[in-house]
Amino acid sequence: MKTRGSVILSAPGRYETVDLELDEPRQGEIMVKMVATGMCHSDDHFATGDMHAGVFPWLGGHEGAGIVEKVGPNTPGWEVGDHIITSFLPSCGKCRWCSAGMQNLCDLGSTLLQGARFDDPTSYRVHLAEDGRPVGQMCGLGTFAEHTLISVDSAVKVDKDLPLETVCLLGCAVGTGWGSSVNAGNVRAGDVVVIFGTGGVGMNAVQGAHHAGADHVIAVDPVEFKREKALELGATIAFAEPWEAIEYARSLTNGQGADVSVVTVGIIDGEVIAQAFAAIRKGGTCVVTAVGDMNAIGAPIPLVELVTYQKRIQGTHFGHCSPKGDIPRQIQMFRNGTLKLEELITKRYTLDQVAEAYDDMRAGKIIRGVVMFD
Ligand SMILES: NC(=O)C1=CN([C@@H]2O[C@H](COP(=O)(O)OP(=O)(O)OC[C@H]3O[C@@H](n4cnc5c(N)ncnc54)[C@H](O)[C@@H]3O)[C@@H](O)[C@H]2O)C=CC1
Ligand SMILES: N[C@@H](CCC(=O)N[C@@H](CSC=O)C(=O)NCC(=O)O)C(=O)O
Repeated sequence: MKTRGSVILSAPGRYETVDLELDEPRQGEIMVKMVATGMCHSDDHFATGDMHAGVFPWLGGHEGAGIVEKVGPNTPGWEVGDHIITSFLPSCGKCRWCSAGMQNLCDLGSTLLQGARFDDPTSYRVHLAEDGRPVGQMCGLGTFAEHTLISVDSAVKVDKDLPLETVCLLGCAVGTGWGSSVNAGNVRAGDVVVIFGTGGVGMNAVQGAHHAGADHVIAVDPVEFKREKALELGATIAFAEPWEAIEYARSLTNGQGADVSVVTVGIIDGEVIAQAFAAIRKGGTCVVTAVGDMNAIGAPIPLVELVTYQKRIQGTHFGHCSPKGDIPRQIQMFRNGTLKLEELITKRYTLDQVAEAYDDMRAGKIIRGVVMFD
């Protein structure tokens, strides 16, 4: 079927709306009419070229919510009309990692940057209407489109009364940030925590640290309105400069440093990781969530602190969350009013405004932007 989506044709490049042709769903696939999709910095990394798409054109977007319009043959458990949230990491439910409760490490997630089917890296389900060229789908999803074709392993079914234009954020930003504090950082009651970067992901790291009972949640972001929002969502103090946060954490801990630091800045470099590592005490944990050019970033870490101080660096994908278990849990927290979602959305956009929305993100004007479909 024909649809429209926002793609990058080469990198560095800008998102633009084009006409697309979607295959019919096969076994284990659903066609989804998108209702809304959040705009994550990761999709911008593909446009700037920091992260490398396996194929161009590249259909962006992975933090979506929508309604199932078609179900592939022999695909039990799925019906037309089901409401879903897309998960940027699939979970097959069968591999070693899924079986051990670590769905974020599911083996299907190892080929997502190809933009093809998980089971066949040469098979594409989306094509350019103009000339039939294969189009890569970000994380096997491509939610910057009016319709997209995805695996059921990348979808989480949700209740029909939920506002899809808000809960779409559960597809990435929320679990990634919240889980960075709660799961990867193992924040505990009474802790001192420093969050570097309070954008869409970092704001959820603030919420997570607050929910876990940290006494001090120290937010760092150069943008003033984001610091103010962080204070509303659980931060106890906010600074523009990393060194101010580091000094403050030490002042609270007899010179030792924070228990946990979390790095969620949008444009990552080794210096930020080194600052976050310097911020923690002996035996503390520095969680690195931000991504970028994974081959280019090296962090100057003093070996003595790593070894003799037993300080840890912990990377995390989706905040160590298991999509099919943690998204329903986070929905419950949203319903209870514990987890704030609408408060994270600064502005809503149309499909044709994706590039403009990323200009706004880079200019520091938005915490999360959401694209709305008709
Ligand atoms: N590991 C994972 O599973 C995932 C990683 N990511 C990555 O996480 C990062 C953050 O994503 P978003 O929140 O969507 O981006 P964002 O652009 O909304 O937020 C980044 C924030 O960092 C702030 N910032 C920039 N430089 C800073 C500095 N030196 N110190 C403190 N703050 C600084 C910005 O003002 C902004 O508020 C991106 O690199 C993204 O690709 C996103 C989702 C999943
Ligand atoms: N590791 C997978 C790709 C999964 C992926 O695309 N993860 C992104 C963030 S997507 C959501 O924000 C990421 O961490 N990319 C860095 C990377 O180099 O993987 C794969 O290899 O296909």
